[in-house]
Amino acid sequence: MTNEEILAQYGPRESMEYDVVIVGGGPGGLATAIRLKQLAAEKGSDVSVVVLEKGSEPGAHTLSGAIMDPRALTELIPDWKAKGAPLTQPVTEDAMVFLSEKSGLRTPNWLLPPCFHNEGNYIVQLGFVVKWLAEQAEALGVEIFPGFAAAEVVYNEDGSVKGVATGNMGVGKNGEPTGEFQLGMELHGKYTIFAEGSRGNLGKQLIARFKLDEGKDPQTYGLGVKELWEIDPQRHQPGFVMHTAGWPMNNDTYGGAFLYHLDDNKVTLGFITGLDYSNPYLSPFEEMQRWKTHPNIRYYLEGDESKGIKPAKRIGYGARAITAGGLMSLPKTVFPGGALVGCDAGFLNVSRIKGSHAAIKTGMLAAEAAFDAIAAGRQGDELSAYPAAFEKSWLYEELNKSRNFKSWFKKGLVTASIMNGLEQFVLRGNMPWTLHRDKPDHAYLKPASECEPIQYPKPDGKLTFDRLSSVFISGTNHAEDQPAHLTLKDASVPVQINLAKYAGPEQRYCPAGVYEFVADESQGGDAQRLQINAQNCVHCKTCDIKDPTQNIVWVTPEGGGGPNYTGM
Ligand SMILES: Cc1cc2nc3c(=O)[nH]c(=O)nc-3n(C[C@H](O)[C@H](O)[C@H](O)COP(=O)(O)OP(=O)(O)OC[C@H]3O[C@@H](n4cnc5c(N)ncnc54)[C@H](O)[C@@H]3O)c2cc1C
Ligand code: SF4
Repeated sequence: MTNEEILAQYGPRESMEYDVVIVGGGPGGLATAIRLKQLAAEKGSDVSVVVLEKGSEPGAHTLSGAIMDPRALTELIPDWKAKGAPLTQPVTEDAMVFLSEKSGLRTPNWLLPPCFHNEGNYIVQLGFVVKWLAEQAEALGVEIFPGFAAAEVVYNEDGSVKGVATGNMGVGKNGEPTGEFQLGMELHGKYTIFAEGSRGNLGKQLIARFKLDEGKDPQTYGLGVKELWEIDPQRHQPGFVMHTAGWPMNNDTYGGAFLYHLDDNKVTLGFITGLDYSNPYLSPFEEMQRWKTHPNIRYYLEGDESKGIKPAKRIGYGARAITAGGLMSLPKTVFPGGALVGCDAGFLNVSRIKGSHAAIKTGMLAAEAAFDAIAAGRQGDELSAYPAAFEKSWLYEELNKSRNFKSWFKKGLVTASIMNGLEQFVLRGNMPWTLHRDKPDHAYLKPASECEPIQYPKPDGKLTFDRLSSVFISGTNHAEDQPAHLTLKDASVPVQINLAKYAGPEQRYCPAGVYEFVADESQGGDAQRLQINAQNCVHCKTCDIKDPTQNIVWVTPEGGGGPNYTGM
C-alpha cells in the first residue's frame, strides 16, 4: 500500500500543536530548542517546543571528529563548565603532517594558518555533548521524542510549512500494515526548524520545493569514516591533535585524516574522502583502513612487546557525510513556515572541519527570529531576521574567509596547499577572488573503462577490518519487517547503468556493506542483481549523494532504527 492509500484507509492522522517543531536532536536542533526556552524565561512568557529525533536516544546517531570550538556553546550556556558539559580535554598540541607512503613530514607550527590552530578548543565525543545538551533542553521544558523520525513535511493550503508527520510504525516489508500497525502523527508548529544534519531527507525536499539553492553553487560533501580506539597509556598524549594530508589519496582526490587523543587513553581517528572523487573503484572505507597502516598512524595502535606496549583495541565504528560546500553552496535558509539550521543547510567550515559550533550558532539565531515572530503574533511566514542576523555574525565572517577552501582541491593537493596557505596564512582570509563549482558530486564519477582498478590490502582483523565486523560494533539495527528505506526510482538502473558503466560503485562507497551485486538465479548465467542489506545502514547518506544517476533515494526508516553509537 502507498502512504496515500494507508492514509485513506486509516487516516486522518492525529495532530499535536506546538509553537515550534524541531526536526533533529543534534547540536543545531537542541541549541534552537534551548534558546527558545531561554528567551521565554527571560521575557516571562512561554513557548512550547518539541524536538523529534530518529535515533533511539539523543546522541545515538551523532558521529563527528570532534574538536569543538566552544565559542557558540559559551554564548548559549555561559556556565557550561559548572553545569558539567563533557568538554574535559583541551587541545594541547596541533600537528599537520603530509604523508607519503612510508614517511610523514610535519609542517612547522609557525607555518600553520589560523584555521589549523586549535588553542582554546576541546577534543570531545560529540554524542556525549549532544546527550548533555538534551538534558539541558529537557530541564528547560523542551519535549524531546527520541525514536521518532519525521518522515514527511506537512503543508498549509497556502503552501507554507505547517509541520511534519512521523512515519507509520508496523508496516511490513511488503508495504502492508501488520498487527503492530500504528499510524504516524502530525506535529504542527507556528514555525518548523529543520536540523537533520548533512543531506537531511526533508531538508533536501524543501530545498527543491522552495528552490532555495537557486543561484548557488551545487552542494558538495565528504564521507567521514571513523573509529574509536582505546590505546596503551605509553602511546597516549592527551590533547594531541594530528591532521594528515596526502597518502593514501592521489593528488587529484580530496581526502584527509584526523587522529585526536581524548582523555582516558582513547583516540578518535578517521578519514574524510571528498565525494567529488572520479574513480568508481575508490572505496572510502578501504582508504581509511589503508591509512591506518601508515607508520605514523600504526605507531599508536600496534603493540610492542619489547617495550611492554599493549596493542590498542577498537571500540567504536561509524560513518557520516559532511556538508562541505560552505558559503558558496549555502541555500536560502528560510521559507514560509520554517528554516534550515546547522548542516541541514550546510554551515560547516570545511577549512577547520568544524560544524558543531556553526550548528549551535545558527540554531540560536533561528530561535531568536522565531521567538520574536511568535511574540509579535506572526506564524507561517519567512523568518527573514534569521539570515539577516547570520550575515552580521562572526560565523558569516569565519565562513567567508574559507569560502574557496574545498574548491582549490579540484586543482590538486599541491595547488590547494599553496593557494589555501596563501589565502589563509598570508591574506588571512581577505582574498578578493571567489571560486565556483559547477556540478554536483555524483556528476564527477567517470566510467570504469576510463579508470584504474584499485587493489586494497586484505584486512588483518587487528589494525584493519572488513565492513561487517565494523558495522557490528556500531550497534546498528533496523526492524526487519519494514519497507526498505533505500528506495530505487528505477529497479533496472543498478545493473544496467551502475554495474555496466561504473562497475557498481555503491558496493564500494557504502561504508556499511549495504549494497552487494549477487548472482541473479532467476536469470541464470552471469546475470547479477543488486541486493540491498538495508538493516546494516548507518544513515551516512552517501548513496543519496553519490549514486551516479541519482536513482537511490534514502528515506527515513522506522524511528529508533539505525546506529546506536556511544560517544562517537
Ligand atoms: C567524520 C566527521 C568529523 C567531524 N569533525 C568535526 C570536528 O572536529 N569539529 C566539529 O565541530 N565538527 C565536526 N564535524 C561536523 C559536525 O559533526 C557537524 O557539523 C554537526 O554534528 C552538525 O550538527 P547538526 O545538529 O546540524 O546535525 P547532526 O549532528 O547531524 O544532527 C542531526 C540530528 O537529526 C536527526 N535526524 C535527521 N533526520 C531526522 C528526521 N527526519 N527525523 C528525526 N530526526 C532526524 C539525526 O539522527 C541527528 O541526531 C565532523 C563531522 C564528521 C562526519
Ligand atoms: S546505505 Fe547509504 S546511507 Fe546507508 S550506510 Fe550505505 S551509503 Fe550510507
